[in-house]
Order: sequence, then C-alpha cells, then structure tokens
Amino acid sequence: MTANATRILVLNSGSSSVKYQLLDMGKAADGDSAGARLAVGLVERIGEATSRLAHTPLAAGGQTRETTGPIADHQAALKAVAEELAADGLGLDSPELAAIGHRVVHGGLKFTAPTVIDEAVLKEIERLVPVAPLHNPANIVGIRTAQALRPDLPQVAVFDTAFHTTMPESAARYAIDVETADAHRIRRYGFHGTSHAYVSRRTAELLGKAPEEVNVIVLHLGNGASASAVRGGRCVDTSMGLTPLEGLVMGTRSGDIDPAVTFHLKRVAGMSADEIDELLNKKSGLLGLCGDNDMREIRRRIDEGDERAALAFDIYVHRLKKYLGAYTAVLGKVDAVAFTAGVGENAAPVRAAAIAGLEELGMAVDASLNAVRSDEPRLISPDYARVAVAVVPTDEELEIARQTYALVTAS
Ligand SMILES: Nc1ncnc2c1ncn2[C@@H]1O[C@H](COP(=O)(O)OP(=O)(O)O)[C@@H](O)[C@H]1O
Ligand SMILES: CC(=O)OP(=O)(O)O
Ligand SMILES: [Mg+2]
Repeated sequence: MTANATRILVLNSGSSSVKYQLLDMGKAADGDSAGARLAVGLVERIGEATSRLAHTPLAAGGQTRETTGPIADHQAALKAVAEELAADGLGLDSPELAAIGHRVVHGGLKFTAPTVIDEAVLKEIERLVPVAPLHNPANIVGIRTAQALRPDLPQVAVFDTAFHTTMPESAARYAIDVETADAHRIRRYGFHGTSHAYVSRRTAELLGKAPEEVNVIVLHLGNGASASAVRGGRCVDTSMGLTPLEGLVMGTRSGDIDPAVTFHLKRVAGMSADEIDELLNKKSGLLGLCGDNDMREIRRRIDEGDERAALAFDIYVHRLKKYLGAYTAVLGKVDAVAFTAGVGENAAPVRAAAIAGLEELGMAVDASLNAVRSDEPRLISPDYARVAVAVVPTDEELEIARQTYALVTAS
C-alpha cells in the first residue's frame, strides 16, 4: 500500500443486490469526519431479466447513470460496477485504493472485529452459510470477485454480528439443552451490527452526549429488520438470533413464531425443512400477510381502504411495540429510541404508530416533527418526552470504510 492510498471501496452484497461506495478516507465527509464519497451505486434484481445498475460518480459530476438489462449473477454485477468506476477514472486499478471492505453478515463466534480476509477466513465464512443462507453466499462471491480484480489489495470483512458479541450470556443463550446448543454453536448472534453501532453512536451525538453516557433502543427497519438495546455504547440484547429470521416482522421474514410451528408444518402439512425455511424466510412477513413487502405499497393500499394491508401493518407495529417495551425493561432507563433504514427513515406512519400509547414509558412523537423529510439525524419527540425519539439515517458503507481503513493503516 502506498502512502497516498486513502481510498476504500465498500461492497455490501445482498441476496439479489449489491450496494457499493468508493470513499476517500483522507478527505472529510459532510461534517468533520473522514470519508468523502467519490462514487456510490446499487445493482438490484441480480439474476432477473430486469436488473438495474444505478451509478453516481460524485467525484466526476455526480450525474447518475442507469443501465438496465439482465445481470446474471453477483460476479457479473461486480464486473459491471468495476467498469462504471473505471469510466470516470475511479477504477479498481487505481494506486490510491488502499483496500476493499466487505459487509459479511454472519461471523459466528470467531469474528468479533474487522478481519483481513485470507483463505482460512473465507473458509469460516463459508462454514456459516447454513446460518445465513440468504447473505453469506453473496458475500463470498463479492470477496472472490474483488480478490480476482485486485489480488494485491487487502480485502477486509466487517461482520454484522461483531457489534453484538458484547451481549451477556443471559441474552445470548437460548433456554435449550446446553450440550446440544454448544455442540452446534446455537445461540443468539444478532445482525445489522454495523448499523446498530453507527446509529447508536450518531444518536448519542444528536443528544450532545458521549456514547458511554446513553442507553439507546435502535430499530433498524429495512427489508430485514432488527431491534437492539445498547447500554453505554455496548449491545446488551438484539432481536435477531442464530439466523436473521428471529425478531421483528420483516419484508418477507416472519420474525418470532412459536418454534413448534415448524414441526407442526413438517408433521401435519408434510413440508420439508427446505420448504419451511423458504416459507419463513421468503414468503412470510409483510409479503405473506398481504402480498406486498414494500411499506410504500402497503401504505398506498391502506389509504385505499385495503383491510389485508391494514392488518399486516398492525401486526408489524404490534411487534415493534413489544420490543420497545421489552428493551425498556432490559435497559431500565432509556435515553433514546432511534428509527433507521428504509422503513425507519422514511415511513412516518410506522414511527407514529409504534410509539403511540407509550407515554407511560416516556415516549411520544410530535406529528409535525415526524412529518419532516430530511437526510439528517433529527428528533421527532416533543420537548416534554422523557425519552428522545429520533430518526437517524444509517450508513453501513461509511462505517465499513472507517473500520476497514483503520485496520489497514494500523499495521
Ligand atoms: N419512502 C418510503 N416510505 C416507506 N417505506 C420505504 C420508503 N422507502 C423505502 N421504504 C422501505 O424500505 C425498504 C428497504 O429498506 P433498506 O434499508 O434499503 O433495505 P435493505 O438494505 O435491507 O435492502 C423497502 O422495502 C420499503 O419497504
Ligand atoms: C442480516 C439482514 O437481515 O440483512 P438485510 O437486512 O440486508 O437482509
Ligand atoms: Mg440493509
């Protein structure tokens, strides 16, 4: 790595998408912290005929370029991304590139911090595929493709599970036979940790406090959704478990159910383990309840009087309330609730409904503050509320870039 290599490419490979950012850690971002964005983009609907790549070269005019047409797999997606970057002189061959940072969803028990990827690390990420079947395979293809493009560069894995490794055993252990659990490493790992870490820190900043001084409940509500209880900057509980299926109602995932539902489906409905897996991960949640997994579409249907959409919304919100109550009890004292990710940042009705009726917990939302649209962290609670309710946009890519840069410049 040369001394002036300050750029980090971040790849966030999802099951059917790749989000990416090229950042310069030697330059300040908005505000005063490092990480100026040079290019950002998204490839979506990978594997379908209608794949779409939207690329915005912020360092070269900032005009978004869109390409549509089939992109067969993640490897093809990353090659297309590399070409877009190269078109503006921001290519992967640049000597200014210091490292490539990858979001890796499941890190198991081994990885509690960002890690430079070698074959042994890749093997471990591969071993964890059964507990993150929608995510780890895409992460692996992202890493292998990036390695092939720049074999000389450090590739760094930043794990979704890392932030949650501070959970006490009382929160991390399931109440099942200890030997069986240990033999198969069955426990609560938690996910979206990079987001929970970033958002809880930003929330403390918004309150003008140090992270050590505040207790925050973070609600990361995207396609996948999870809640976490963060005490003084450390995670003490989170809603996702062994896999990203437990907890909140999600776009296509059920979240919490009675585990007996699974053997009932097997014994009574004759479904196989794979069919049940597919049902709970891909055909449940909002999609299973009402046929749509996008909150925008659900709100539109509710406005037209659609009862199935209204019930799906109510079930989604009911689950959020339960976790707000539970994590208030876990934390004892809550300073702030932070809403983040696609739904949390954009869906004012979800925020209003989740907090409604929680005055006894010190939580309230001001309707006019809640209606404000902004990309900035902001409070939406009235002055009198004991608990600050906030909208805090997440930035997993920036956080991954910071952790990656810190690791490769430390040695
Ligand atoms: N303007 C909006 N209003 C309501 N919901 C929105 C809006 N924009 C995005 N969403 C929701 O956010 C979801 C995507 O969230 P995001 O955090 O980008 O997900 P992921 O990173 O898991 O792909 C969409 O499926 C949709 O439900
Ligand atoms: C872990 C997880 O659920 O991630 P995503 O929300 O990106 O699907
Ligand atoms: Mg996400």
